[in-house]
Amino acid sequence: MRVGVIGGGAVGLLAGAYLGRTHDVHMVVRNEEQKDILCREGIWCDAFSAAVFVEAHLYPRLPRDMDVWLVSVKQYDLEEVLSLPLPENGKYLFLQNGMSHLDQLQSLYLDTFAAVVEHGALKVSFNEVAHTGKGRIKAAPFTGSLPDMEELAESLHQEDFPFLVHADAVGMLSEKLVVNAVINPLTALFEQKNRAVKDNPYIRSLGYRLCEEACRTLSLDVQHQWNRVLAIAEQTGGNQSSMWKDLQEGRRTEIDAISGFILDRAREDLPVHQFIVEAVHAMEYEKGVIVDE
Ligand SMILES: NC(=O)C1=CN([C@@H]2O[C@H](COP(=O)(O)OP(=O)(O)OC[C@H]3O[C@@H](n4cnc5c(N)ncnc54)[C@H](OP(=O)(O)O)[C@@H]3O)[C@@H](O)[C@H]2O)C=CC1
Ligand SMILES: CC(C)(CO)C(=O)C(=O)O
Repeated sequence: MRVGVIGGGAVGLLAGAYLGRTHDVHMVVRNEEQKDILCREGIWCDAFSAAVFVEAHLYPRLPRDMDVWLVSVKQYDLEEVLSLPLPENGKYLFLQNGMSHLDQLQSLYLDTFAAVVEHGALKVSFNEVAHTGKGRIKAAPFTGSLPDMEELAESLHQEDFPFLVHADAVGMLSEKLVVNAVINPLTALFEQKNRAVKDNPYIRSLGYRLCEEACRTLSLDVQHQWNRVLAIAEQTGGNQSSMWKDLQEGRRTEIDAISGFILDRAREDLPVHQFIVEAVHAMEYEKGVIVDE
């Protein structure tokens, strides 16, 4: 298949490397130096002993006739990508954490699919990626159809890079949203690895309150979701969450697409979420990532 990947960050490079072994992968990046090195040297992933060769293009030049597009930019960069006249022939799989993209996808004329990435990936350089946690990509139809999703997943699935079909995009993303709304901001603010959400009694107590607020808003069972949060905090215990990593590297976080989305949907005050969103923005401000509005 011809696979387009928009965004050569951690997830884009990881997907490009795994899929590039058997598919014709085209990376779309916004930095000329990155485009050149990808074309010249391919992608180096620590899971393989050799580079995986791909083609690369400079945004906004999109290659034609892709069977599928994997969109792997951060939530806050989606609006710009979606403002392009995106080719209509092809399926679009969105790999973002958070849920604020769904409203934007609803109004598109494209066949869209949503995914939850359970892998851990770290961009090491323009063309090097570390696969820090082996997982799966769960994908569900959004404006696209379930049969198309099944066909797509079957084509993309590899034993060491599994794709799993889920029927309900909103349900699937909501459950991941709760995990990210609890683990990401707390680990970022307290500069702790994910395990702290389970092991530190004070962080755990804050985590439970975040989980409760999120579940009330999303109509999910609190105890079930809390058990999932604790299990993921344990499974990924040694990881730095993406939000902590973003702050550490002076990048903007996805707090608005995660906790901000929950606040937007809430029918009541959510004091812990309100605090947490402002606290993360305060950290972004200190890092010079956002300026006062
Ligand atoms: N990393 C992980 O382990 C996981 C990530 N996710 C989710 O996946 C999504 C992507 O995350 P991740 O890969 O880590 O993020 P990164 O910041 O590493 O990568 C995003 C990439 O998108 C690029 N980009 C932004 N705008 C454009 C554009 N207009 N054209 C081309 N490229 C563009 C950025 O370019 P530039 O480098 O020039 O800024 C950057 O390389 C996020 O929503 C994240 O929450 C989910 C689970 C795990
Ligand atoms: C599940 C978790 C918390 C793993 O680190 C994650 O998705 C993230 O860091 O963004």
